[in-house]
Amino acid sequence: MRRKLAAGNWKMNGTGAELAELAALAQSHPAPEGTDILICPPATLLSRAADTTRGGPVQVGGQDCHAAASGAHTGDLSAAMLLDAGASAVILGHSERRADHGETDAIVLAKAEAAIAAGLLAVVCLGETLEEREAGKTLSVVGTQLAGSVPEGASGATLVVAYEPVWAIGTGKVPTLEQIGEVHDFLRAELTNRFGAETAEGIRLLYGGSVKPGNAAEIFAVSNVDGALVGGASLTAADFSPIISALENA
Ligand SMILES: O=C[C@H](O)COP(=O)(O)O
Repeated sequence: MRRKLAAGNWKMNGTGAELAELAALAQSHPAPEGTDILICPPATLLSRAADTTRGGPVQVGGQDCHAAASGAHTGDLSAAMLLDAGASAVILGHSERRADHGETDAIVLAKAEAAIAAGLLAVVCLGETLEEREAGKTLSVVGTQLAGSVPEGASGATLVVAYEPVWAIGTGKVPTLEQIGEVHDFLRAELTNRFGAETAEGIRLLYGGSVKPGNAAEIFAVSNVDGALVGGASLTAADFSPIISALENA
């Protein structure tokens, strides 16, 4: 049985004052049932966030890492550095990284390999644009991204896949439950083809894109949805806590 995962991506939001939200989350969910909680704050807060949450139910993670272990890469962070700062996971290949920093599947793959080798859980993101959906290419796009971004030898202990339709991120637009289910079922089948049923069954599939307290429960009831990667609604405990509760009750 897969553990569920409520993951929050703070993106480029948050300063020290917002660490109080982590403490509030931990207090509201001291022992989340069958559910892991992960918050990925900006790198500037990672170490303090880890201190704030240490020993409690909230794990912290990074939002990106470099594929190299160290070296002349100004502004970048290695997977080992994230681990050292207290991270247990890292988001990779988010569509904002793919768009803003030209990250290809090959780059995401190299980062995922580095993250897993360092001992981090790799949360690999993929998803289609509106144009691709309207052209009927959703499954081929996400299938290509999955094949190109997910390392050989991945398993549920090292990999989470997040399906985030680009057009649903931060827009308030959400795919229909049928559309979410179609993609998640497809991703599970693709993982099964590649890794075999036993391994594929252990890999968690998250949905991301305008998940809010008001729509979380219905999304979590969709087949093969094991949790969510939440942006805006993960910034405050008041918004994220009901999403975690909906997942616990799913
Ligand atoms: O990583 C999170 C996603 O991009 C979703 O963001 P959102 O919940 O603000 O739409």
